Amino acid sequence: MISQLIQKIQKTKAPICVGLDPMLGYIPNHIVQRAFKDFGETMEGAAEAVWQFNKEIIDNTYDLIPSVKPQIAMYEQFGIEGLKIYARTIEYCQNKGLLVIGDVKRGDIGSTSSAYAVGHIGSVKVGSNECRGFNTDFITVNPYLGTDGIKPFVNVCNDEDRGLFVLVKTSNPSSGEFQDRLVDGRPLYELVAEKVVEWGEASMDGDYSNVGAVVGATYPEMSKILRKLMPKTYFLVPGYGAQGGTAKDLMHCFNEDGLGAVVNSSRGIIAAYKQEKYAKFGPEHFAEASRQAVVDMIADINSVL
Ligand SMILES: O=c1ccn([C@@H]2O[C@H](COP(=O)(O)O)[C@@H](O)[C@H]2O)c(=O)[nH]1
Repeated sequence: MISQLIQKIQKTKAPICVGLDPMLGYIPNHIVQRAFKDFGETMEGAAEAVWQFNKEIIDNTYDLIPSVKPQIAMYEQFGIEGLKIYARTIEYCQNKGLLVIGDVKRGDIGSTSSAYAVGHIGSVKVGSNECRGFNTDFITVNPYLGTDGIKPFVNVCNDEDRGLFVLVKTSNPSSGEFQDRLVDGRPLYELVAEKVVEWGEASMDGDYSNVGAVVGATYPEMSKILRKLMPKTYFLVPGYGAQGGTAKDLMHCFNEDGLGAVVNSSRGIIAAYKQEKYAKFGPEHFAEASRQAVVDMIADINSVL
């Protein structure tokens, strides 16, 4: 699966994913009002607004990008109706030729991780049928429970040719509270990185492993160390844009071949029309503002590669 992502990155010259994190507050009023008129001020109404918003953004950006990253929390807040739109968004993106990284951050004891794995990247047996739940190409996973919590995901990846991104050094301000703690004289994120390499050894797909790592753009010095520790691990890099990460901060996430990382921006793209820089588009043309923000992001990142 990682080789497919690399091919799409090479074709588009865009090592990015668009984060589909649709909070209602980012959705222009004309879309929300139309959805409320049709479905009322209900979970269905909210979910319809999310769908219309996503669809317009995807339609206006899919030809420029290799991948998207829907954040499941933004859909879960609208209950079952939101999850239906999460599934519909995944299918729609894949039909447009995009790879989909489900940002679900799952991980539990082994038996429960197995169920999460089949639900998101595998298939579940229902009588004589093999049924797919969310059918994402990659998902994010949380390594806090250790090897038995991660192995079920790796096994499904290997069986189904899917991919993972394991949280190693996250982009948020408090990420150091646990992740930077010294264990036997070394920060915990380094030990997790070594485990990610080990977990991914039997999942090579070309030059890189299907078991990748989440490494925040907001900690460039750490990404430099992590790049060296994990030369064959693809990085999913959140934190660019709205969280303050810049192109310069991303340099160390990439290998010398210009590969090795896919950079996410969510609010910076989907809510671009709210930024002064893109205000001329206005809420009616929000998706064109997103397209311009994608063009600018690609140029910005390529300027440091
Ligand atoms: O370390 C992490 C891991 C995941 N995320 C997720 O990425 C996006 C970032 O959104 P922006 O609007 O571009 O800030 C969001 O879905 C986070 O949950 C992260 O930010 N950091």
